Amino acid sequence: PSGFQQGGPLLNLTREMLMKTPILDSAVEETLRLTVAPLLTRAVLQDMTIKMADGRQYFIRQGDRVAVFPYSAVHIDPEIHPDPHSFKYDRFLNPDRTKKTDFYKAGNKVKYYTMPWGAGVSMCPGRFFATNELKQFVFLMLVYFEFELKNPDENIPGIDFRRWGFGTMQPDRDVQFRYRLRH
Ligand code: HEM
Repeated sequence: PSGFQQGGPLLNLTREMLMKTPILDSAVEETLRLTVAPLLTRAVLQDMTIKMADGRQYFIRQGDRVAVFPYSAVHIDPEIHPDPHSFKYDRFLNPDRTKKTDFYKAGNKVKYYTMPWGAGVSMCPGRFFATNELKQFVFLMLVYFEFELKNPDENIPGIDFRRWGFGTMQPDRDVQFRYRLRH
């Protein structure tokens, strides 16, 4: 760490700065949309009927286990997120740079248009910490280093589907790049 500062700027990256990054926020949300695929499991505590948005109903019994997989149900639904397998850094950005929260399916506004943190009472309590860590990492890497792809025509790697259900997924191959300190 002290080596990073020799001859370079001593960065004081504050929470206030991290709160004013609408483009990076959209890029982070898009990254989570494409790479986070947890399986959310719930124990059914009493008999009940679940009503789906399309009108279907499911009777679930006490003692059943229910698992929801938002990745296929929401994240890569082409109706909610057109061209769902492309990374679009501004997918969650309005033209005026505010956060985009309007997503539709069959004409209805979708409340949970991504669910990388799960939902309900057990929604990830580490999400603010994790998001800040992600943003700090990107910010500091870009400020301190210059990057260059070894292969300029490199494509974004696919994801390793064997990790579906576990949370964040890993790329299915490495991407080689060069980097050096800017200062
Ligand atoms: C990108 C990083 C992360 C992702 C994608 C993620 C995702 C999730 C998901 C999907 C759940 C389950 C939610 C549910 O069942 O409804 C969860 C639960 C949880 N996460 Fe995270 N998480 C991340 C980072 C973290 C970090 C950094 C911490 C702690 C500092 C953390 C602590 C927890 C805890 C304690 C729970 C259990 C909550 C409960 O059952 O009440 N997570 N997380």
